Amino acid sequence: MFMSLKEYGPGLEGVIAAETELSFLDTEKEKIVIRGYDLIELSKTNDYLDIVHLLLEGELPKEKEKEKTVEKLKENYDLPMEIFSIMKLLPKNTHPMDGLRTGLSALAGYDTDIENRHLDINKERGYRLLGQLPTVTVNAHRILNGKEAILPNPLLTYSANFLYMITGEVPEDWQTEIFDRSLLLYSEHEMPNSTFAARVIASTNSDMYGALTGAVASLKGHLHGGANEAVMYMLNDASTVADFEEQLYQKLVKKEKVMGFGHRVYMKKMDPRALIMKESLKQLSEKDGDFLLLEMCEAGEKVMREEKGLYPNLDYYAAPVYWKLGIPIELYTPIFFSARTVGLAAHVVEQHSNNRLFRPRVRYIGKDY
Ligand SMILES: CC(=O)SCCNC(=O)CCNC(=O)[C@H](O)C(C)(C)COP(=O)(O)OP(=O)(O)OC[C@H]1O[C@@H](n2cnc3c(N)ncnc32)[C@H](O)[C@@H]1OP(=O)(O)O
Ligand SMILES: O=C([O-])CC(=O)C(=O)O
Repeated sequence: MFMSLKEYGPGLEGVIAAETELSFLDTEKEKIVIRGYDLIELSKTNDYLDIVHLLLEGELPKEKEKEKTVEKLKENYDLPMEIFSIMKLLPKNTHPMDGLRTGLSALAGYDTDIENRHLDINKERGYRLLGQLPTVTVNAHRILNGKEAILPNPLLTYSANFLYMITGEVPEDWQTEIFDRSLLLYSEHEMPNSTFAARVIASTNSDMYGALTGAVASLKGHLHGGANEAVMYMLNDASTVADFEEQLYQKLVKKEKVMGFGHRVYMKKMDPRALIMKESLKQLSEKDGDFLLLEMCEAGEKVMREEKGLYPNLDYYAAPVYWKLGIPIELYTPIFFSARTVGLAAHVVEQHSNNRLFRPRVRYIGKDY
């Protein structure tokens, strides 16, 4: 079937770019569908590693399968030490997201079977990257800040270890639970720009490392994953609720985009993931007795709803949650990427399993010829 070359919407809005069994944003039923399950419901009963299994294997894990997933990820924690040496060569003003991009890209050279696109090999590659990515992510930040690399602690759960490497302290169970839920919410989201980028790259039969490296670059942008860091800088620029409201009004007067609001798919409703993350912020505020960030965020929601009819996306509430967990701001987007690695790997596996090269056309608006 061939579409008319005249049909064009800037930003490919509404265009169906791929068929997938992985996920779908059903805006009518208000569900984020992940292989037939509702992600929001899963966030109440399941953890990140369940979603990892669901995405890569097609179903939720039984107890024994879960144990196997846990072990498989731990077996893959080891990282070639040269990755740290490469990071040490980067200029110190490199953003950790670029450090992560470089580290991930360098891992390609250590894959001795890199040209093999067989389904099982590709899935194993996905698990290996999931095992390695938290260490790459955290150390990109540590090394660029002149600190020694930190190694994973295999005695901890996947998410507890990730948080331990970030803060240097073994987290309490409730902290791990909140962090794990954030990873789950970030795990997969249909066809955002980064997933599209990964699938476009994979469609040339290029490898998973290249596809994911391209996705890091995409996710870094403020219109996408980079928004979570931008939200926290914005919140930190205000010291009272009134300050924050004023900041937002000023941005709107100047016709600036307010980070953490709006979404191509949920333009007229709140991102359902943001609601869950807001609950985590409430939980954290009750724990430390400090409600200022929550009050600022709620006031911001009201301003944006009344002035622009816009609602928060996941990044708006992820930012203050990560702040209260003691996570450095420059790690917010790299953590988003690390969590999304499973979704991206599953998309690359799917693309390689049933591939056709992406090669769209343009509407020519140049000089006459
Ligand atoms: C997890 C994620 O990656 S979620 C996305 C994270 N990104 C952000 O939070 C960045 C801020 N948000 C935005 O820039 C946008 O809402 C996007 C990029 C997410 C979606 O963009 P699009 O679907 O292309 O919408 P577009 O940018 O065309 O906006 C439509 C209208 O809403 C306005 N608008 C959209 N988002 C915002 C915003 N955050 N602040 C102010 N105005 C906005 C636009 O100015 C535009 O208004 P106009 O028609 O008067 O010019
Ligand atoms: O779906 C999108 O366009 C962006 C997003 O929310 C995500 O990647 O989680």
